[in-house]
Amino acid sequence: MNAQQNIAILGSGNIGLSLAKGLVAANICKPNQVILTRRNVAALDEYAEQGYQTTSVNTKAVKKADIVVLAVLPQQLNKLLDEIKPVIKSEKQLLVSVISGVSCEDIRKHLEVNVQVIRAMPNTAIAIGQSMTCIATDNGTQKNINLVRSLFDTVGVSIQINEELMTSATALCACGIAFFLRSIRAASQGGTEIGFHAHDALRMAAQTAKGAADLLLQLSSHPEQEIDKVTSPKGCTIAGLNEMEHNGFSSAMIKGIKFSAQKAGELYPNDEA
Ligand SMILES: NC(=O)C1=CN([C@@H]2O[C@H](COP(=O)(O)OP(=O)(O)OC[C@H]3O[C@@H](n4cnc5c(N)ncnc54)[C@H](O)[C@@H]3O)[C@@H](O)[C@H]2O)C=CC1
Ligand SMILES: O=C(O)[C@@H]1CCC=N1
Repeated sequence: MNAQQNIAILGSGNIGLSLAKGLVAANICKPNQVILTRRNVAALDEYAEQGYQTTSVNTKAVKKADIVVLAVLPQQLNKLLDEIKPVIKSEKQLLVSVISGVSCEDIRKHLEVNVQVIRAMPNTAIAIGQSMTCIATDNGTQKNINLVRSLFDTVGVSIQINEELMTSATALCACGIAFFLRSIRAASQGGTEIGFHAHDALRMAAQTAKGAADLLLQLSSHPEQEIDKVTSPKGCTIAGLNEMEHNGFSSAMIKGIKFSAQKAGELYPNDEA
């Protein structure tokens, strides 16, 4: 983004604010180039104090923006699109939607404007520059895809995928943050039961999980290859691992991800009352 460009984030909740913080922390833009909207604008006061533009009027934000990020819940989207429809100009704005289960075509159909729409599925680790973000579009130009990817690459890692796979990406990567966090939490609870204070157990479990992920990412190796190095014959690792598998560890994760992906595909339309 250049210094003249503005980005509007419509719906500044968990992911919208994580994105804003990530972009500013990565020096992609200054806080005053980010226009945050929320129905209850007072909830954004601390951001206004940091120099972000804040408003509850989405049309005002859209008019000033080159990139418009849609970041409301799926059931809040139709109302938002009705509101901004009069000010969306296909030749001016690029729409970026982080909303689960809503296609680029769904958005254009509702707006009745042939605007470019690019979908991005980040996760909350975007706030610390560690997101896994999947990008897809059905009509975005390569130039704009590159632009959106360059934004998300500064706050993590991005890949471009087919739009049909976006609900799967939601489950694996966006919801995935919660799945891995719950795994770490469970490990720490086990750690407390075998003798560590809760805060130590959590830190130890989190650093161990980070090490495991980095072994795969830095060495490009397969999990089983790394697991084989830990499991001594007749040892305690294989004993623990097999006990977990007897209790459905891998199966629970696989089934959860499949269920989550199915649910992601059913989120829209389901307008808020
Ligand atoms: N939370 C996450 O980790 C991720 C969420 N997403 C998607 O991002 C979207 C937002 O999710 P969250 O941030 O978790 O929800 P959230 O509920 O925290 O944020 C939505 C925000 O939009 C505001 N809002 C609703 N209608 C509005 C309107 N008309 N004008 C302005 N603001 C409005 C709400 O007050 C709320 O602050 C969802 O569609 C979700 O599927 C995508 C990837 C990850
Ligand atoms: O739970 C949800 O529906 C959203 C989408 C991905 C992460 N959070």
